[in-house]
Amino acid sequence: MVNTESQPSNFTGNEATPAKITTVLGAGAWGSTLAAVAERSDHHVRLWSRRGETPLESVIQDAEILLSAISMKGVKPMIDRVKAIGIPESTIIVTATKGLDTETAYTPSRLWQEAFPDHPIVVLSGPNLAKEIQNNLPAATVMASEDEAAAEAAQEMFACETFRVYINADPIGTELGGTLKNVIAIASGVCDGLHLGTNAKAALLTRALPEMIRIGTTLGASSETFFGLSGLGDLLATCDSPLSRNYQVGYGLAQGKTLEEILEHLEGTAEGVNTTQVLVRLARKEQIPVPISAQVYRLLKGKSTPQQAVEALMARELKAEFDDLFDD
Ligand SMILES: NC(=O)C1=CN([C@@H]2O[C@H](COP(=O)(O)OP(=O)(O)OC[C@H]3O[C@@H](n4cnc5c(N)ncnc54)[C@H](O)[C@@H]3O)[C@@H](O)[C@H]2O)C=CC1
Ligand SMILES: O=C(CO)COP(=O)(O)O
Repeated sequence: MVNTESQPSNFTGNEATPAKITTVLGAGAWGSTLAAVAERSDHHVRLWSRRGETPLESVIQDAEILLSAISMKGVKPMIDRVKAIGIPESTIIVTATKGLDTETAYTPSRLWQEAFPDHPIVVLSGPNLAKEIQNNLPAATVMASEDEAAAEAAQEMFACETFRVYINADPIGTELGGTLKNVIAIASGVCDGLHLGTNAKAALLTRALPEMIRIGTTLGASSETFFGLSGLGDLLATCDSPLSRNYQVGYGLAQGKTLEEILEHLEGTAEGVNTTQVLVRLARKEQIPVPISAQVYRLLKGKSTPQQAVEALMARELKAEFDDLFDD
């Protein structure tokens, strides 16, 4: 059973067998899918929507796991509301948002952690196109936390026959993999929209990975994490699927549509649009080379055409494939 924004009544699953209580905040595509996944594992699940009638305080105070699947723009307001109500220190907070805060460039997990310093925080991220999971197709994901017991509790809560959940101890790397690949998914949509071929796509995704790693490691992530499900895995899924909203943005731009036209007809949120602005600002400040993201930025700002962006990437100064190739 999947609740959607257009059917805002909050549902409660498995009333008769209250194992552990999970409350999912945000009944958009991802929140409603995750609530349905947790239900498959026979847990007691509540899906809360700001458009529903259930008061927030009635669903968060006794939840063992509080999962936020709110789009980035709503994360800070949501944190303020939860903080004002208060939750027990034992509540595990899981964040499934893939974005960066415009003002601070913080990831959602950092925002949650600063507001709830004594709570275990877990990041959920992986190659997880909601529509496929809704259709019961097999998928895998990662629950990452510095608190191993919390990651295991979240793993147990969401794992089922069709949803395989791994844990890891690098929440920031796990979160940034899922966030930064949205920018590359826009570039990938452009690549396919311009029919540049398989070689171009392979080159784009392969060169995108070190770009993501450069940003990630500057922010404290482990480079290894980017070769896992939440990095390379999500890059492959999102950059090769018309189901991805970020990919759709790039594809539309390649067809000559304006960003405004694309966003007007887009179903749901394309976080990559905002993430690109935040990422490029951060890269400039830290002097991190991000050639692909910089071209996506120019494209979104209307400063170059898709064709010009491709030409600019191909015309870059020739260099060694790996920065440290001729060191020593
Ligand atoms: N749809 C997908 O396949 C996946 C999405 N994600 C991530 O999950 C997040 C949500 O994505 P979707 O569900 O697809 O987006 P969506 O646009 O379908 O839903 C966003 C949800 O956030 C809620 N929201 C926004 N501002 C709010 C506020 N101030 N207070 C309370 N609720 C607020 C909306 O009401 C809605 O329920 C994004 O960061 C996205 O990158 C992650 C993995 C898969
Ligand atoms: O993060 C996702 C898949 O893992 C969803 O991608 P989009 O937000 O581009 O639809």
